Amino acid sequence: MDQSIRGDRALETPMDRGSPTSDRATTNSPHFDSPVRSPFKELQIPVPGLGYLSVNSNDERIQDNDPGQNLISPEEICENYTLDQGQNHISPEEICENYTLDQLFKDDCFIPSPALKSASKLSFFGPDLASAVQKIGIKYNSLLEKHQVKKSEAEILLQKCETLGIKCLQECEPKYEKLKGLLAVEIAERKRLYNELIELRGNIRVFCRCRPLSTDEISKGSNSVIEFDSSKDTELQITCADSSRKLFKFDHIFNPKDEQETVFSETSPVVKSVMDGFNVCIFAYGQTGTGKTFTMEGTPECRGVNYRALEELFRITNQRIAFMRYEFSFSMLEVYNEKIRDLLADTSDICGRKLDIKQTAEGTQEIPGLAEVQFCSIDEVWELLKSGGRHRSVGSTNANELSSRSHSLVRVTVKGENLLNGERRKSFLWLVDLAGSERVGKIEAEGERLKESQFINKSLSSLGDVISALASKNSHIPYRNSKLTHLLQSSLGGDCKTLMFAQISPSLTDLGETLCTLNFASRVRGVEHGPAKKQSDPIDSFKLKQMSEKLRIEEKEVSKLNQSLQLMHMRCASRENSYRTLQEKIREFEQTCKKYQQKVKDLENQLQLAAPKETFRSLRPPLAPAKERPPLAGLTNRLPHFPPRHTTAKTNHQNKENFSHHTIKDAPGFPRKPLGRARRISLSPVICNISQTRRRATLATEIETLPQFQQKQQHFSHVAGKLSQARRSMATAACPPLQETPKVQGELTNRFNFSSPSQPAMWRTTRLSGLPSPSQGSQILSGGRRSSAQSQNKLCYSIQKNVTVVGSTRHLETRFNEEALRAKEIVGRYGFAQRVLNRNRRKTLV
Ligand SMILES: Nc1ncnc2c1ncn2[C@@H]1O[C@H](COP(=O)(O)OP(=O)(O)OP(=O)(O)O)[C@@H](O)[C@H]1O
Repeated sequence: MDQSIRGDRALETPMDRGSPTSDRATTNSPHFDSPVRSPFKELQIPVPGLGYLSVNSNDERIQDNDPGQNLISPEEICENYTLDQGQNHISPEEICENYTLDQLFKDDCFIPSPALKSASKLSFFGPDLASAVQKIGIKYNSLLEKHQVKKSEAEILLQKCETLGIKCLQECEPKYEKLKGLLAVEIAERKRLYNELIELRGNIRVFCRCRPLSTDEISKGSNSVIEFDSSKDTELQITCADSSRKLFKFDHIFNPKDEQETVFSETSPVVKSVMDGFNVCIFAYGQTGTGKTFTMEGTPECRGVNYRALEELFRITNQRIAFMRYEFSFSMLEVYNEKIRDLLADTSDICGRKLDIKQTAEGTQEIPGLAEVQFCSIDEVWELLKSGGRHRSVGSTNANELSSRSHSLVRVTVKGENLLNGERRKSFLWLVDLAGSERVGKIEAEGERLKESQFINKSLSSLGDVISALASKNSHIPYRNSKLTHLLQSSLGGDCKTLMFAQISPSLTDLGETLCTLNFASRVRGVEHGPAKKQSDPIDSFKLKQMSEKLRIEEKEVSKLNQSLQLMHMRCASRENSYRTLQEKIREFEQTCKKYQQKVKDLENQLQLAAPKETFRSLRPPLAPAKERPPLAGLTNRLPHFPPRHTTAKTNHQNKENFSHHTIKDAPGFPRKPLGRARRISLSPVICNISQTRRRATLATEIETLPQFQQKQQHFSHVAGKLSQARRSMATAACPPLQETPKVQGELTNRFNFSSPSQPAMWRTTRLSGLPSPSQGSQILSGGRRSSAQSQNKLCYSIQKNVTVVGSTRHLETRFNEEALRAKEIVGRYGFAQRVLNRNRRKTLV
């Protein structure tokens, strides 16, 4: 569009004017102060290639200001214009609805609508278009005003936000700083604890992995000499040639079925340490063809420790992204015939360039000239691993077709920066696939292979020496005896973490090598380093010895205490058990007693009903006048007392505590006032009647005829028999045989502490001997001997006691509650003692 022919601001491009929200839009955009006149004077509608539409302010009609040039092309107006086809005029309403001024001023806004296209010969000089443009102006003005209002509102809001933001920042900054500090402390603490955990597990960990029998071995009928116990993943047994068995223990044992993933899940905690700033070395050791390369490198389908470890580094990086920044670099080298080769160098350089180990100022080992590649993703590193692996020296032996003839070492340098406190760390992760230990004779090596084997064995033997020296805490560790140990110097001692995979073959033919590997691995497992290094000072070691002695003694004590505690627990449990059983029994016993009480009552009632009242009444002597009789205060809770033979009926009644009001009210001359309920289960009427009968026996023979008497006698014998039977059952129920614990039984028996007779044995005898047999009953009725009276007395007494027993179960419960509490208290005391001992021990250790 030709800008030069635009006469005023209405014709500026949107770029010139800016968007309606910009400042320029406010100043340069046409602003219609009056929606009718002034703006339209100046308004010109650009029609590219044709000219302009201008608005005449007087007649408000759109005119062709240059009709000779055919300025107007309806196609250029707007896509949204519609035309009143009948009059060939644009409807102003349509313009207002669909057309914005913004569109109007856009260069590319005049997209011809089909309607406009078809109306190419239209005249636009009608009043409709003028009013349409006018309305657009109005709409624009209102929009502009709204925009300005909104803009000023937005500005106010922005200001508010700014002030709020500043306020927030001021308020939150100290909090943020504080939280940052706390987080840093937490991170340090986590790191310390994690390291402690690794150290507790051992800074050198040894895993053993057994490969499956190869197809070749299976076809030769070879059997596995290694036994794995699925319940114990730290032990394996080997059946030797002489059928003897050897047991080996390691930190973890992987059987042939274990997958790469399982192997790495045990390895990952050690890998994690490198992210905390510790040097880590993971190496695979073992006979040729036992799966060292398989474990470390793996295959594309079953990736090994190398790939997974690097993946883990990225995983941890993402986890700690908020407060840590990590950088990784990767180097890959091999030690071949005691020469260091850079596996990432160009093929021509690999053999030609001589690399050597230099010690840095910080005491670490460096290899000047070794390629170090930075990587940011796992894919990059996988490519590096593959390319390095391709350059590795492999050769065919009769033990392994693709035997590694060198020690391959991957070094990952981890540089970490703590974003919270700016702390920086640098640590190394070494992933080492050692060449196979082998018997030169066995693999029938010769020439180059023999030379390789000799170098391999020499460096492996140096590794063994270093480990032995570390194990025996020698002051001198022969790291420099081989390139391998020299390179790994900073990762085979100090506070670094070392993980060894002892790779073994299950085949009988490899038994000798397997035993060698396992013995070597056991030696490595015995190495203590890390915190133990500090203890090399003789004074310290003396102190340590003393402490360990103390610890040993305390441990013994603790184990003793533990034992007694366990014993106490057991006792407590058994007591609680017996207590529960006894409670059960007491409950049962209570119920049975209630039942028998009821029965006794029933029997008493029966006895009363069946008693020959008439006879008794007639035989009973008349009562003395009321004044002469003693007051009823004589009623007590005491056991019934039988008067001597010469006592009169009057005094006899006075002394009875449980006599029935039946008897009294029936007695002639006795006041007919009821005496209230007896306070114990009343057998006294029975006793009273029986004793009276006994005392009046001689009279009875005089008054009654013999057949009548015999009939009554039989009836009484029957009732007395029932009573005695009830008593016996009650006695059995009341005192069931307590066989659970003899002690408890004794205690229980002793608890039945009655006023008389005091001894349980005596009481028991009394109960048994006191049972009136039917014959005794007849004796009683026939006014027999004195012993019969005593028996009745005992009978009454015994029932009362049994009834009293029911009331005394509370004592039993309380007693057992006390016992249980006492047992618990003792257990508590032992626990406390143990805690104190443990605390003292910890203090001593500190
Ligand atoms: N756990 C395993 N599961 C399946 N196959 C295994 C396992 N371990 C080893 N193998 C197989 O055994 C063969 C020898 O393994 P590898 O080459 O890893 O042994 P190596 O110890 O590295 O031998 P060298 O010391 O000669 O390099 C390979 O074919 C490998 O796939």
